[in-house]
Order: sequence, then C-alpha cells, then structure tokens
Amino acid sequence: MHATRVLVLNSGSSSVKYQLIDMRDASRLAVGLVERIGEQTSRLRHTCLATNSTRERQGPIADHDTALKAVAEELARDGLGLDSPELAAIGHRVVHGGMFFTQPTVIDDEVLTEIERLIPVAPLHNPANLTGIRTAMALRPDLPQVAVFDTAFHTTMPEYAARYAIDPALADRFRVRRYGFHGTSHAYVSRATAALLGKAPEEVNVIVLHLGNGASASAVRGGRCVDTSMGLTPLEGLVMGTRSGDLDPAVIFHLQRVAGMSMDEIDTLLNKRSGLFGLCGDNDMREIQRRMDEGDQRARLAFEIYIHRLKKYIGAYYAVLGTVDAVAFTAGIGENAAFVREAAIAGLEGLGLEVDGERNAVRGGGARLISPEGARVAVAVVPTDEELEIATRTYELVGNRTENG
Ligand SMILES: Nc1ncnc2c1ncn2[C@@H]1O[C@H](COP(=O)(O)OP(=O)(O)O)[C@@H](O)[C@H]1O
Ligand SMILES: CC(=O)OP(=O)(O)O
Ligand SMILES: [Mg+2]
Repeated sequence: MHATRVLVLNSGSSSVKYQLIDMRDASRLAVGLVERIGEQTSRLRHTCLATNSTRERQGPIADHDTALKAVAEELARDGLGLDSPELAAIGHRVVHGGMFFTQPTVIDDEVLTEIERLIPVAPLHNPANLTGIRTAMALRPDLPQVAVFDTAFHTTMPEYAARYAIDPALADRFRVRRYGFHGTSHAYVSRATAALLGKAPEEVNVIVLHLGNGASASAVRGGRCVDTSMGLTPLEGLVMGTRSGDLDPAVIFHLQRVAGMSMDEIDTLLNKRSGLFGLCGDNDMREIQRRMDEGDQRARLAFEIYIHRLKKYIGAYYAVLGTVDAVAFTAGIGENAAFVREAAIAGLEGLGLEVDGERNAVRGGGARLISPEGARVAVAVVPTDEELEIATRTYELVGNRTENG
C-alpha cells in the first residue's frame, strides 16, 4: 500500500494543534487541539471527519509529551493510529530555524541539536516544538519526521533588511538579526494571492498581513520575501494580542532603571501583557468591536493604535516594493474582521488602495477580492492554511527522498 497520509503537529508554548491529512486530495481525516497544557484546566478536543464525531477530554495534562500521547490515543480510537501503514510522515511546525534552515528538513540528531541551540532566541516556542518531535519519534522511530520552519520563507531577505544597525561582529557572534516568523503562512498566502489574480507567484508583488493572535506583515517580491515585521523574536512589528510590537528599545532600559522592573518582568510585560490586552484588557478583536459599539474609549484607543501601526507597515512595504499588485489579509483577524480591513485601508486611495464595502462585508468563503472592480491595486482576503502547507512540504520532501532512493 502506498502511504499517502501526513500528520501535522503544531506545538505552541501551551498548546498542540494537529491535523491528519490525506495528500491525495488534501482531505482532513482528523483535526484537534490540546489547550492550556501545564494547567489544571487542560482540554483536548478531537474531531474525526470520517465519522463526523467530536470528543473532548478535560483535566490536567502536565506537559507536551503527555499531550502528544493523548493525541495518539485519540487517533487510535478512530482507527487512525500512528502505527497505520498509510502514514507517510509526520510534519512539525518549528518556529525558529535561525539562518541554518532555509528549507523543510528531514529531522536527524544534527537537526535536533540545531533546533536546541536556537532555544535562547525562541524560548517560548522551540522547547515545545522539540518535545513534540521527540515524542513523535519515540512513537514512530521508523517514520520520516520533517521540520517546517516559520523562519525559512524569510531567509531570502536581503542583508540590508535582515541586519539591525549594530556592530556586525557582535551581531554575528550572538546571532542577532531579523529572522521573521509565520513564514509558512506568508508563503502560502502570497502564492494563493497570485493565483487569485490569475498570475504566477514570480509575476506579482504582494504585501501579506497575517493578523492572528501573533501578527506580522511581509513584503513579497515575485514570490520571495524581501522584508518582514517580526525580528530576532516574534515580539517586533505590529501590535498583537498580547505583544507590544515595535517600541523604542530605550523603553526597556527606562523600565529597568526607573520603574525598577527586572528583565524577566519586562520580558513578560512586553510578550504577554501588552498589545491589545495591555491597552484595554481584551486581546480578542470581537470583544474590542463589541466594546467600541458600546462607546468604550479604552477599546477605541487600543483599536486606533492597532490600525495606525498596521497602516505604517502597509506604507513602508509599499515603498520597499515600489509597485504592489495586492495587499492580502489573513489569519483570525485578517480573515474575519471586516472593520479592521476597512480601517487599515481607509485613506490610502492615493496609493491605489481601496475597499469595496459590499465585497468586504461578505463573510466566509475562500480567497476573494475586496477592492472595487478595476482598482489599481488588489485588496484581498486570503485564508491561510499553515497545516496544509506543512503537510504539502513534508510530503514533497518524503516523496522525493523515496524517488531518489
Ligand atoms: N469573527 C471574528 N471577528 C474578529 N476577530 C476575530 C474573529 N474570529 C477570530 N478573531 C480574532 O482572531 C484571533 C485568533 O487568530 P488566529 O489566527 O486563530 O490566532 P493564533 O493562530 O495565533 O492562535 C482572535 O484572538 C481574535 O482576535
Ligand atoms: C511565531 C508566532 O508568533 O506564532 P503564533 O502567532 O502562533 O504565536
Ligand atoms: Mg497562528
């Protein structure tokens, strides 16, 4: 039997998302999520699409190893266990691949060591990714395990976009540079945007706005990333759910020297208690919209700061690209929040950017244009699919390996 299935694992700092995909037609056999790992209130939600059934488990799941074993059990209950001969490979999202990994990579000891070496620049993400890989390897030692890196798509950035203006020797020694993240999404969405315009990726320049809980923008010229808003870590750039994004680095010295905060406290403040949440106490755009409708001024200001930053990046990447064929909105906020898209594009008519109210109000569906007929620059909603992209890249690699012997 030819193995055609890929299991995709996306291990976050406190969650594991997974999908089992049949690569013959990209159909989902099972999807699920383990949340709040390490807390008393952990939850596993597993859906088998063949039988259209969903099961939930509540109660403490101590760590990622335990979480993955529980996922393997749930899959086995549906006859989709990891021992299945139809499983071709397991694809892992790895957030930080540094400069070393420019492509999806079959995981061996050397790859594991390198991912481990990158922990200091991705302390929240890489340890979880590593646990996911090690557990999956222990469960199926014979199966190819592939790492698909968030950073890989951004390794094409020119040196002048990737370097910070600090001593290059110091930067190189400590590997300080702009890596960028969400690359799997930026790659998938920029290609899907070209397809929506009826063009090849090489023929178009696209600004991709990935607006989820984490958020990032990228400038993609002819299918290659030339700049992106996240940096050494996923903290830089846009205002996010709980992360501040850009600020004067001296804010950190000031908080330490004048407010007496420790480095760990400042790290937690900027990564977990800032952004929309820090500004108004909510990190969900739906809640912010509801509060704005009720006249809540804190929510309104948080929204205005979010939009102002977004507009600045659209302008910056417009200038970086010179000519722009499309601006694409994606991820939880980008795909669902019409009012965010409208506000981000408002006033940019001079750049050829406009949103058609009726088109923008359409909910759901696949990739679609929201700019008016005949607009100079297309504005689009393009749903991302990081899991399918990871599965596709994994399957390509494993297939090639088999063909090459
Ligand atoms: N219908 C909606 N309207 C506005 N915002 C939404 C809607 N649905 C989801 N969101 C936003 O999307 C966010 C989650 O985005 P997502 O891309 O799933 O994030 P992540 O993958 O980083 O967890 C939520 O925090 C919320 O702000
Ligand atoms: C890298 C990153 O920010 O990922 P996420 O949006 O999943 O937190
Ligand atoms: Mg996401």
